[in-house]
Amino acid sequence: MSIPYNRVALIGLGLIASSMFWALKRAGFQGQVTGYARSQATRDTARRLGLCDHVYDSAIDAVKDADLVVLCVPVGAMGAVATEIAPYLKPGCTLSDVGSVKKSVIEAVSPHIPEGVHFVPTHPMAGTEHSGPDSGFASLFDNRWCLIVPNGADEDATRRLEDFWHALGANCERMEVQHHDLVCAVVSHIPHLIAYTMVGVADDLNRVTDQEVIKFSAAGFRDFTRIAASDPTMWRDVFLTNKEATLEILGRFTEELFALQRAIRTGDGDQLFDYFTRTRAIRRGIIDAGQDTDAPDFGRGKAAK
Ligand SMILES: NC(=O)c1ccc[n+]([C@@H]2O[C@H](COP(=O)([O-])OP(=O)(O)OC[C@H]3O[C@@H](n4cnc5c(N)ncnc54)[C@H](O)[C@@H]3O)[C@@H](O)[C@H]2O)c1
Ligand SMILES: O=C(O)C(=O)C[C@]1(C(=O)O)C=C[C@@H](O)C=C1
Repeated sequence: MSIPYNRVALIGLGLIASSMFWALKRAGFQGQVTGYARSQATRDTARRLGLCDHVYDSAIDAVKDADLVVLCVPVGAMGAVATEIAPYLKPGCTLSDVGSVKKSVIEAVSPHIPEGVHFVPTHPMAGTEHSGPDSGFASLFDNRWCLIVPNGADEDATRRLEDFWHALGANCERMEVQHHDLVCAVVSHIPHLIAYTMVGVADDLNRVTDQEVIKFSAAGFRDFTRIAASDPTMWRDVFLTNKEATLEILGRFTEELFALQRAIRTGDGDQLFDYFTRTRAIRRGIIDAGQDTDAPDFGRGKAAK
């Protein structure tokens, strides 16, 4: 699969950018990858790891002459970074982002895009609870969806970006902005909020804290703790910027929760059984579709570098 760019700039060198870099290397990318991260410590780590062909001390230097610039910073930082680099983007280049929320990123970034630069937002539906430049691995995007939200962008630029993501191992699906934010509230944002809450509740209960959480937790609670270990900055920004959709889904979630609470109180076993049967079928459907992510080294798989 050929990659339709000569020079790719990654801004924000964390899990997603470092995985993109290793996936580009694995795909045999012959062009240049430049990078920038805000903190000196991250830039030093990136250089030590050999992340990017050149790590710059300024975002402006990193994006000059790039054919594709990908913003890989927390959602709340996208607007400020776009403002800074916009005047230095090469005419005709593609600017993209990997943010977990799309409406707020588009609103924050679009006003700064110069004429002739194609802004094509994306969102790879792949990640782990780890963050930072040393957390990435080449196979992160394999067989995962990358949602493309063209929002009226140029068709050729959009197709080139889809080819790029295919080369990184992902499957692409186009989506409308509001729909994206609602779908992600359901499949990603609220599940994270529930995991954060469940771990917080366990921590509040003295009886199950400390050794007991570790000693007696089997797979179920451990899965919650894995998710609840995700980056606080990233997830704070997700909830602050996807307010409408997350509140909508949270409302529906609490309604269902109250219905189940009532079934437990009234001893309505049929309702509980039917509900759990329905949800089990959903899990089995995911596995049958080949989208189970429980690979043995998921989240730790550096071997693929
Ligand atoms: N982690 C996931 O599971 C996942 C999955 C898909 C998309 N995303 C999205 O990808 C983006 C990056 O996430 P990540 O998991 O790679 O995060 P990360 O924390 O691993 O990396 C983020 C990087 O951005 C840098 N940064 C933060 N603020 C900055 C600023 N103002 N200017 C420049 N650099 C800045 C950080 O120093 C860090 O290097 C986020 O928008 C997130 O919503 C994350
Ligand atoms: O697998 C995980 O650990 C993730 O949290 C990845 C995950 C998700 O919720 O599926 C998290 C945020 C993203 O924007 C996309 C993917």
